[in-house]
Amino acid sequence: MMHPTSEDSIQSGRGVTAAPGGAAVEFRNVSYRYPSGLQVIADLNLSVCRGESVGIVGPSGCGKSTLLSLIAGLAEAQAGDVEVVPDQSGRHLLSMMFQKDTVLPWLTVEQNIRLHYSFKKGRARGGQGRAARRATDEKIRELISMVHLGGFEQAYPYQLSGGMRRRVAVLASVAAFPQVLLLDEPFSAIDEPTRVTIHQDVFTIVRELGITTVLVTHDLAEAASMCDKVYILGPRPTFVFSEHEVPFGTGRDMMSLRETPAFLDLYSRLWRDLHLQINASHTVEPASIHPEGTGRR
Ligand SMILES: Nc1ncnc2c1ncn2[C@@H]1O[C@H](COP(=O)(O)OP(=O)(O)OP(=O)(O)O)[C@@H](O)[C@H]1O
Repeated sequence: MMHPTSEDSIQSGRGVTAAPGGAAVEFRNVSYRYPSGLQVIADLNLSVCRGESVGIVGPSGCGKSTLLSLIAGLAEAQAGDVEVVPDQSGRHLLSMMFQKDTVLPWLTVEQNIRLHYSFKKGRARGGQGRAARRATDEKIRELISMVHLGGFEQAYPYQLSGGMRRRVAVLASVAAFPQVLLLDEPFSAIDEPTRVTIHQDVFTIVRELGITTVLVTHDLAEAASMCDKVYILGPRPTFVFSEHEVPFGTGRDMMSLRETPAFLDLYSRLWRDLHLQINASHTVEPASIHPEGTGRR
């Protein structure tokens, strides 16, 4: 089934409801061991519905980034299947945003976005007619205004605050209109008030563009506010310990959400499970004790 959204939704302003059906990412009984022998993932099952935003939380070193590498195809599971299921839109399949600054310092805000916009699959490159170029310019302007960077199009990254640079990095990762966006602790270096405003912008953008999102984070409030579902992982070799539905819908306001009893209740349930898994991780022997890397408990 064709996903009901596309880049055109930027112009129409049409919102998108989460999870219109079908898995976009699926882990089936996945186990992964690094070449060093360290077993990081054991028999993990996890599914991300199309259009859904899913948070992945777990003790430090349990294998969250490894899980993203498996989705991105940067690593291959020794057992089980990791599947990224393309939709029929022909859109760019995957994009990834890391904690580190990935904005190119020698390009302006507008040029950074234009560069990634040009990666869009199936688009004519170069030799655009005037009308097509105008349409591209308009799309880029719209993207920039969606993260409240209007007026900074010609600024270079060094002229922006940390929060503004993160906004440019967000745009760079969505400008190719990927079907799936992987976020690896993307906002951890940002102060909390700025972080919450960026959460709002990212949430709006991924909904508008119909992007399935997998967010790895240590910030439970971030997971609870930005996601539709949160998975708590256990210590290495990691597995899904618990799964939490996030009941806040698509019109959520990140700033006021945090004051609500429902949010505080979800936060404390997430914390309880994470706390349990952090305690469990302390009983697992550190990897360094296993130079041959069995990593088994
Ligand atoms: N290329 C590699 N070779 C061998 N071991 C690795 C490699 N990359 C990561 N590891 C180990 O695999 C384990 C999981 O790493 P990963 O980065 O996936 O965990 P994480 O949950 O994302 O950690 P954190 O929360 O601290 O960012 C860690 O013990 C790490 O040291």
